[in-house]
Amino acid sequence: MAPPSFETATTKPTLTPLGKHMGRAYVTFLAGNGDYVKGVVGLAKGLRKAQSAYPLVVAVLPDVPEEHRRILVSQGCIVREIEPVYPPENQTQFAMAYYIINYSKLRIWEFVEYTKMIYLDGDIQVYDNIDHLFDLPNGYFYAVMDCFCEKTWSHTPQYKIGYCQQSPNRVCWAEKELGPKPALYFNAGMFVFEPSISTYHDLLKTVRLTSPTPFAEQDFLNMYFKDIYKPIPLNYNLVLAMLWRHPENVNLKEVKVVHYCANGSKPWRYTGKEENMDRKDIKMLVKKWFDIYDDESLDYKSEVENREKFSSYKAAVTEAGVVRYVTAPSTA
Ligand SMILES: O=c1ccn([C@@H]2O[C@H](COP(=O)(O)OP(=O)(O)O)[C@@H](O)[C@H]2O)c(=O)[nH]1
Ligand SMILES: OC[C@H]1O[C@H](O[C@@H]2[C@@H](O)[C@H](O)[C@@H](O)[C@H](O)[C@@H]2O)[C@H](O)[C@@H](O)[C@H]1O
Ligand SMILES: [Mn+2]
Repeated sequence: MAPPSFETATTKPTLTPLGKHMGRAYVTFLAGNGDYVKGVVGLAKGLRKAQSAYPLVVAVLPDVPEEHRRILVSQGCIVREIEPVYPPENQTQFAMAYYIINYSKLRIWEFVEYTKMIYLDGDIQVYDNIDHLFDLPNGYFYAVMDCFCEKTWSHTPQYKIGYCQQSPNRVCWAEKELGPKPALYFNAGMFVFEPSISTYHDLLKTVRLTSPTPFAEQDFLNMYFKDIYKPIPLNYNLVLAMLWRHPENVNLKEVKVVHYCANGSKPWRYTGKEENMDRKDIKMLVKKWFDIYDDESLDYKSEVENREKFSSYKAAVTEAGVVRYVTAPSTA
């Protein structure tokens, strides 16, 4: 009998054996009763379209309403309530006033039923499978380098002289006048990490002793993990400003993950009015986001529903140990 043809079906979920997460999961963070829940639904559907083998955990603050939690569960998400984390009292002017809630992201280090997690902001979309990042060597903190050129960075010396780590030779860092070059700095909208109770307690202890700074928990995480931080290619977290700040570093055809963090770029709020939002590539990326968000075939179907629907498919375990549905060869 001819071997089964491994035509993986387009919208069928890939199941890890027995549906277990094998200690791995994606995790995002949701706060408030506003429209970021749309971002998380889009992310859940995007991961499904990319045929990720691992679940999406959503760490929700207590102020996320029951209706939003129900929507997330209906999209196959694992919803986990977390308590807020607040930085010490301070006079700091955050780059965005709401950044104060982002310290609560630190609770995800407590999710030790998982050995490895990939954190993704709710305003991120995954367009290609990135499950291979879970196989990166343990003991490091992996994330994509940020860009210092947006005015959200106007408080920093690098912005003032026009220095950016993304193009370090465009304007050089004058060590003599300015002291040592800033350490490589990552965008905290996406990172690969290992939950750990000891790290979790040390993070919370350290945050209580650290004066807040404009980029809130992103600055804090950069300081805390600076000795084990390993940059990964920008294709894993395209900060949109890179399109107009460092176009020479971007090849959209190779970008796997898009981070809609530029002002005015959140797809579910997009008006096209803010600076750079009328660009062709931005309009294409917003449409790309909606193509997934609006695609009902990507809605979560319970495993029972799927098995019934695809009962004609033989399930086969690939060498990677991931179950894929295959079309049974015709017996004719
Ligand atoms: O009202 C809010 C604001 C932020 N977030 C979460 O916090 C993350 C970080 O905020 P944001 O992405 O807006 O920051 P940016 O990357 O745009 O600077 C978001 O992606 C969401 O996951 C949320 O759930 N509700
Ligand atoms: O709370 C601090 C935030 O910091 C980061 O925001 C971005 C955003 O502010 C852009 O507008 C900047 O240009 C970019 O550099 C900056 O990193 C993370 O994406 C977000 O998840 C969160 O951690
Ligand atoms: Mn973001």
